Amino acid sequence: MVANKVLTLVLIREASRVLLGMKKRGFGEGRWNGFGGKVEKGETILQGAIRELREESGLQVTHLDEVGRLMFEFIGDPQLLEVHVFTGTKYTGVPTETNEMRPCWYAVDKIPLKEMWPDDKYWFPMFLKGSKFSGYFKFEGHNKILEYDLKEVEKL
Ligand SMILES: CCc1c(NC2CC2)nc(N)nc1N1CCCCC1
Repeated sequence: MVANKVLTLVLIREASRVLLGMKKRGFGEGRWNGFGGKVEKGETILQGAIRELREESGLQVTHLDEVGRLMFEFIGDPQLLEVHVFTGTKYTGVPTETNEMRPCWYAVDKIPLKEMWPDDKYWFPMFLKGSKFSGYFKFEGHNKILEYDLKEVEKL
């Protein structure tokens, strides 16, 4: 029995635009995404989210709201990925390119879904509406969704 791998994903939002980063290497390279990654020993999931945001974008936040929980299964891999999605609107700093990510603001009606992870096209609209969501995606490789279920929830 392999424990879930806990990951974070942070989407910083202003009135009509969302900050995304182009992943320059590693897992998800070549795709736009929020900022995030692994949660380290000794930190909470929220602390991990705040840390990854700072490391990958240069932005500092004191508060994030958890808005989504996504589980991912990859055929042939016993390790499930458990992604905690956060959003925030109050930050300090300016979006800065790092060796991991190239940040860019996208208008909410111009989110580059075709250049993002395939699951995003299902839950991003819920995020933009301000809903909370909970979902499960079964992938074959990194591009093919075999099954999924996704629902808006009152409480995570
Ligand atoms: C769990 C991977 C993943 C994903 N989809 C699954 C791979 C099929 N979608 C989106 N948006 N972000 C993802 N990560 C957010 C946390 C850091 C690693 C990438």
